[in-house]
Amino acid sequence: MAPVPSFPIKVGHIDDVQELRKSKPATIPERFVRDMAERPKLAATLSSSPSDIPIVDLSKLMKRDKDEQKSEIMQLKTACEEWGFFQVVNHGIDLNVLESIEKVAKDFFMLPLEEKQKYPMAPGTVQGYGQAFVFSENQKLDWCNMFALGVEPPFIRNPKLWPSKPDDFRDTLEIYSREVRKLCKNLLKYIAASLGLKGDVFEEMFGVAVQAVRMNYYPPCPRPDLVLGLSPHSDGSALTVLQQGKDSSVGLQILKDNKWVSVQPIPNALVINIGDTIEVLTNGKYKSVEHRAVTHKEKDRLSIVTFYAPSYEVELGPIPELVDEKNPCRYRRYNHGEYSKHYVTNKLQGKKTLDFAKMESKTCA
Ligand SMILES: COC(=O)C(/C=C/C1=C(C)CCCC1(C)C)=C/O[C@H]1C=C(C)C(=O)O1
Ligand SMILES: O=C(O)CCC(=O)C(=O)O
Ligand SMILES: [Fe+2]
Repeated sequence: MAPVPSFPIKVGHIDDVQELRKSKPATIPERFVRDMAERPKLAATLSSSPSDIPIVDLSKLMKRDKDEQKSEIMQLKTACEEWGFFQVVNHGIDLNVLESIEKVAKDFFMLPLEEKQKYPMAPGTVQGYGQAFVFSENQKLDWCNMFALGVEPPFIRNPKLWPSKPDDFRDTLEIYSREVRKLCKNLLKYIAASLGLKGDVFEEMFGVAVQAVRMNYYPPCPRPDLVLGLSPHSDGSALTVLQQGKDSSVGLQILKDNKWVSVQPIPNALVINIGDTIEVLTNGKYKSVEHRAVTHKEKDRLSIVTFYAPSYEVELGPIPELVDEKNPCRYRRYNHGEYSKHYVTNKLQGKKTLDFAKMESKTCA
């Protein structure tokens, strides 16, 4: 079942933030100004310096030498248990591929508005150019332009939304997505091993995995203290792969021990995070962590994000091996298509979206 909303939506006028910046307004429009409690602390006043989220070396995970491999699997396990985020190095994706996707994404966002608007994200949907997750006129807006496309399996694609400019966009996205898909499969194998499970457990369970890409462009903002680039949320995917633009400002923040900490980009590394689906499958042993993006006064920022998730047909719930007396069942069984629909028909709301899967009684069905 494909995730589409089935209710009428009135979102009012949504300013395009790149155009807004060009017009240099004296004040930030009210719809972007966050309530006090939500406003970000600027880097200079953050209680902690940018975080050193764990680093995982894929080439070590793939080592034949079992001791070396084991120690990297332990590093992966700690990253998943304590952070829900890590940066992967030596991931095997050619630098040219990373550079090419960054170039076409940037080139796309730099096109005139009329060109980008040929691929509009209809209100309440998640594919195309615009702002996703806006469902009402009084909802606060993010200081971000998004361009999102379903990639795999082919039936989730909307070919009308694949842009003809820049002319190498489509081929570049195909190549990039193939490489990122391999990386996700590989990482899931080692994540399974880190849980003491068979390497192919996720692959077997997921069927033909759903894969989507979202490109986020955050123009500089004259008042970064008042707005958010992207509202706090956890990802609905199993795994998310995030590539940060080379000369971009630092902008990704994760909620660690109740504090927002910034993720310092490592050149050519990819940021990986655990999505809601892995939280459910591991019965909460590995949690999806809330994150957000903040903006910068002078610098822009680009991120290219891949969501990797099970097929819509898959019924899932906590893996029996991860449920016992000490770890009672925390989530019910559900259909992933239903969860996808629930996710894309609600605003980004921290971890609240995952309430969908929380158990009322204490026994797994
Ligand atoms: C703007 O889009 C998202 O943030 C998003 C949506 C992804 C999708 C598409 C762009 C096309 C159709 C499939 C899908 C819903 C995955 C986030 O994706 C998360 C949310 C869920 C659920 C998920 O699997 O990834
Ligand atoms: O731009 C970022 O760093 C965050 C992007 C993100 O969390 C998302 O697209 O889900
Ligand atoms: Fe995210």
